[in-house]
Amino acid sequence: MDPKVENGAMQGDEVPTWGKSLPVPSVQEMVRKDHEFLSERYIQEHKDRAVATNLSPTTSEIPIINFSLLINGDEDERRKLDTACKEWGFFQITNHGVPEKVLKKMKAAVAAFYELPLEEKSKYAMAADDIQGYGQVYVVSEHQKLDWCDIMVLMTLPPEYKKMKYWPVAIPGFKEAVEEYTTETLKLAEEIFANISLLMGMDKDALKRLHGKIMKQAIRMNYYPTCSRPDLVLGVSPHSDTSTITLLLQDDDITGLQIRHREGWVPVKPIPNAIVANIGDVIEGWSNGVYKSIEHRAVTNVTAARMSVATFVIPDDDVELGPVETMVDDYNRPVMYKSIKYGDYLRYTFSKKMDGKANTELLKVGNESI
Ligand SMILES: O=C(O)CCC(=O)C(=O)O
Ligand SMILES: [Fe+2]
Repeated sequence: MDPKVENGAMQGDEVPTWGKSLPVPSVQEMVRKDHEFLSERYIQEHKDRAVATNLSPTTSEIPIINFSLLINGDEDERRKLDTACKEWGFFQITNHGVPEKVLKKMKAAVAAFYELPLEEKSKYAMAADDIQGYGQVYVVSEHQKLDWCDIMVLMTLPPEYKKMKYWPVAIPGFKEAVEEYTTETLKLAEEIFANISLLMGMDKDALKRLHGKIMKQAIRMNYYPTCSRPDLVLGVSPHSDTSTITLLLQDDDITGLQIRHREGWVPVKPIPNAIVANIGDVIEGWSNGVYKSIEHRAVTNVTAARMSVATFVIPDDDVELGPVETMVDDYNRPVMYKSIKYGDYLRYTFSKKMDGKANTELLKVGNESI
């Protein structure tokens, strides 16, 4: 690797930043001091609470894609992927080829970071004008409700976008674990893009090309402490991801993620060693709304803290979000999404509190603009 990059010489002005967020206290720390901790800022409005009554009445589970079939060109599996992206926007990937030891090391790196004392973690706190580092995002007002989680955000690709000042390099194996995981998830993402490109009627490299000059990745390491009243709070408020796709690594034995399906919320029960994938807002736009960037949230529980690692693949700032030609049909499916530049969209989303599908609504033709 370029030593300039390695020692962080490219940090700072050359690396764009897409937003900022107000500082918030660490939920992990408050719960560590007092297991019963709860305060008004975390208690959601009644309509937003994670009560069991709004769970999906069906016992359905999100689709499972067997990746080894997909890479061998299995047509049925590709059709399954098509249905998953249209009807669910989410799927679990098994046989994805990311070695188990890479997943384990990544999880261990996240766990090691959150085990550090607060004063150590605080060395990596987000700067006031940044959204990388340890802290929280989408906090734009002192009055808004807060999520029951702490997060750590790092740009991982391209290498020159890494801001090493946020990397807890003192944790043995942290950097190596994140880099190996990043390399593996990039391969996985590219293979998913190749399949979705074909499904969208394009050549297999089209989606990769559409990202622009550099395909970027950011990871968000989520830590959800236990909560004495999980019925009142949310780990992550409902949102859709602003990525092209997101790959999520979650604890094998704690269910926390829920996705919007039909009128209810469907819990995503972890499959050990599987990776959860979801379509982000960018592919929703490129596909003219055929593939859905589905609203999701995370809930907490009384007994066990949960960790997850979301890897967001994102395009260049000047890439436009309007539909590709193959997904437009003037009679049956006219252009439904505006050609807003990705960088403008991303910056807009970081200036707001997360609010379900509110952002993608603004991308639609006929609706007010960002
Ligand atoms: O922790 C989870 O399951 C979901 C996290 C998530 O939605 C995100 O980081 O964007
Ligand atoms: Fe998400």
